[in-house]
Amino acid sequence: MYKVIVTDPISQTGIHALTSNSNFQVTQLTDLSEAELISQIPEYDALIVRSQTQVTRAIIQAADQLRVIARAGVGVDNIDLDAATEKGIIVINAPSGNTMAATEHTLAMMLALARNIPRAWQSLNSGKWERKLFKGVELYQKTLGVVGMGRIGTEVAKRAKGFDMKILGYDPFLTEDRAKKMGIIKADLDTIAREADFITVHTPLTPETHGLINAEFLAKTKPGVRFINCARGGIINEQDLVDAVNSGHVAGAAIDVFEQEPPQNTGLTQNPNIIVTPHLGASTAEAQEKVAQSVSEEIVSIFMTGGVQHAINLPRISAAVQQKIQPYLTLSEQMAELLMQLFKKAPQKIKINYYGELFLEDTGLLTRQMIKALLSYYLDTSINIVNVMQVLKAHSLAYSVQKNAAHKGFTNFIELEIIHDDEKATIACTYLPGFGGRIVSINGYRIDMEPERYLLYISHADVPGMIGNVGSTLGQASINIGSMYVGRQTIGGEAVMILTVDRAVPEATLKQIKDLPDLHDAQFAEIDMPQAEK
Ligand SMILES: NC(=O)C1=CN([C@@H]2O[C@H](COP(=O)(O)OP(=O)(O)OC[C@H]3O[C@@H](n4cnc5c(N)ncnc54)[C@H](O)[C@@H]3O)[C@@H](O)[C@H]2O)C=CC1
Ligand SMILES: O=C(O)C(=O)COP(=O)(O)O
Repeated sequence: MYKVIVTDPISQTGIHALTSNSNFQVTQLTDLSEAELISQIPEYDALIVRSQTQVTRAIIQAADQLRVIARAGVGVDNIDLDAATEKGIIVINAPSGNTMAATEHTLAMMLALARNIPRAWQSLNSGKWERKLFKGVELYQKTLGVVGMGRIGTEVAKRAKGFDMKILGYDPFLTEDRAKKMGIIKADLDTIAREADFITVHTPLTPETHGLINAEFLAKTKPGVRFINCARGGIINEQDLVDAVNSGHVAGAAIDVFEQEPPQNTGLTQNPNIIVTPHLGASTAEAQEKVAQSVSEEIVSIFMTGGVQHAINLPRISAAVQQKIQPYLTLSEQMAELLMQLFKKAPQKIKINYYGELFLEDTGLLTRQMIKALLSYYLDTSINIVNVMQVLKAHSLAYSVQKNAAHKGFTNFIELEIIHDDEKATIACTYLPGFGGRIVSINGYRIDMEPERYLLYISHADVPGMIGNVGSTLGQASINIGSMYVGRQTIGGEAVMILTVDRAVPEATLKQIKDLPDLHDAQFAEIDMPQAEK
């Protein structure tokens, strides 16, 4: 049973995937202090938050069981990502569930700002009829600067075009070609400052975007410009904005997000020319259901099959790529586990080669999976695919990954080599649709072996009677042989025998096998099998 704690308000329909699954137990506890969450967190396997819970290093350090932190939304600036990665905790988000909600809120804010709707409502609500006071401006034929042309920025731009606005887009990833296709103009920040009548920001909050819009930028803007921030507090420096509004240079601003939430700066929240909402960008019934559903389904997938789709601290892979590499995830891990048990030396160098169809795929996750399996043999078990590259670096281990379109006799083929001083060991696998995964070579011997839990790897002289001797020794110990693969380098030379057996081979039986004449070495290996196959 996996225990999930939800610490911010979340859609109940959205988390059905978790609440209806008997493998999960969901607890909802909102408004916890840091100390309260620190005391609760050790017993949980997954944590779901929105923007309110600050997932600090102290909380993460106390989280002994935690495997996943899920953000039911986009921004993960409330989560200490470094601490999570170091601890091997996967951080996921729900990147697209609230795009439309945030987009529409941005447009609502821009229109409300242009037409003074909040103040006009307040005035009429208090019994006044002040039509002259609230003359607004039109969006029609005005210039809108969009800083950050990701999911939300793009959708805002599309809709603003419907108002016949001229759009200037700024984003390091925006190409001329994409801008042209969208009917917008690719611009730099200075151009936006000089030309825009409205400026809306849609970047994440990062050290680079923190204070991106500051006094220096504001000084370059057109008098009468209006700002909208439905992304993150701090992208626009709050005090610089208040000063520019109070000086009359900036006509107004619409702010949904604050550097500190709830906000303390009354210059911002009680300013007649600044309209504010309490971080409502994602607060629609539809968005909340979608983000909760997205993270819930992904948590189920992570715990039940290992499938991760929206990890922030893992290589990004699309659902299509995930589907393609899925068959290799367990296979490559089993292969690395087996190799390590046969080699029994800490790898100094790791070489991974991908051949055939995998040449085109993003194999980062497979690489991590194999390196994790190799390193876990000697290092402690808290290594996982999230922190494995940090562990590799910390131990100054070299690794290389090569890809080759050549097929090597199989449509796809993964080869793993580990090196320690002058010694090396290699293993390779393939996946045959309809048949499953196969280990196809060990240390240069060609085999065709379906991975099984218990294995014996025997090296011996190529002389008659070896198979019979090993078989009868195992038989005397009541150990049934499932399959056997033999290979040799030359007739009468060095040979290997790989057997899958139905149960673990005890030390005493292994010693009897090792004592057989002409037998050079025998090693027993046990690899982890997915639950259903155990
Ligand atoms: N108010 C609310 O309730 C909500 C706020 N958000 C916030 O909106 C923001 C954007 O979300 P999405 O569009 O979904 O993210 P996204 O990841 O699709 O887009 C962000 C874009 O910002 C760009 N960017 C990064 N650094 C930049 C820089 N220095 N200058 C210009 N562009 C830069 C990136 O290249 C990317 O295209 C996030 O901060 C998110 O947290 C999202 C949903 C709801
Ligand atoms: O998704 C985001 O980045 C948001 O800012 C939404 O925040 P919320 O989930 O409403 O607390």
